[in-house]
Amino acid sequence: MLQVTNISKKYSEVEVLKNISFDLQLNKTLSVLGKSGGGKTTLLKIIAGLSRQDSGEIVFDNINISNQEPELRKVVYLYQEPLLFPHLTVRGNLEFPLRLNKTISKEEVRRKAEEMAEELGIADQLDKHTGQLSGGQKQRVNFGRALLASPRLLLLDEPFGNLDAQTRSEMQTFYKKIAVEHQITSIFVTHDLKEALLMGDRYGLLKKGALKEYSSVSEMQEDSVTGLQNEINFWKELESK
Ligand SMILES: Nc1ncnc2c1ncn2[C@@H]1O[C@H](COP(=O)(O)OP(=O)(O)OP(=O)(O)O)[C@@H](O)[C@H]1O
Repeated sequence: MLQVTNISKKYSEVEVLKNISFDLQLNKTLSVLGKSGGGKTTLLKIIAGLSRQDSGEIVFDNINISNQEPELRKVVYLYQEPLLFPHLTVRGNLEFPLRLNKTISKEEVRRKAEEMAEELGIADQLDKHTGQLSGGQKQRVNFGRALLASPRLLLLDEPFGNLDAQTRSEMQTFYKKIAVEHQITSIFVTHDLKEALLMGDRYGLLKKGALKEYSSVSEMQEDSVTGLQNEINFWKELESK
């Protein structure tokens, strides 16, 4: 469905991405693990069309979108800080993408937004303004609004990075559930090893601008640079203390 081939990007002579290539299949999530400053956001922005690659190609549903404007790409980019419309209620935010589609009646817009709020567990928050919500609730609205836009691809840039540990864990479980239900295809970037393992069907490590792919957790464990074996050793040692 998505083929990224030899994407490179420099910022003033510093090579942030070096010949990045990978394929992503329908209904799958690729987790990309990488340290801060490793180029994760740059990669997502290039795929979303918000930044331009120096070289390389992006093919999406057999169409070369390498130079296509972002609004034509059917891709939604979600950032860790939910960019909700502050002047609208939760209902207004959820209804927004549906209203852009003039073929959907007002009643249907309302019904779909309410169904989504129910699914997100925020049906009782519909009439609140977004400034009155907790971080986790805001991120739920953000997901709901993105899903109602029916994107072909979701790009998730540390979406739970600003949440406390417990809410983050709840959101990870919640995301796994909606990813299956809505058959989401996504790229999930994070600097958190556990989150990368939980969210992905496949895994990538972005290090010094190069992406290395792993098709299973055991492959990641075998490669010491991922840090997975170290993490496992740490917990084992703790257990035997
Ligand atoms: N517009 C820009 N102009 C110049 N340099 C940039 C620009 N955007 C990013 N960079 C640099 O490119 C490198 C990669 O940044 P990027 O935001 O992609 O990393 P990241 O892996 O997403 O980091 P983080 O996890 O901290 O968000 C960094 O060194 C950053 O300073």
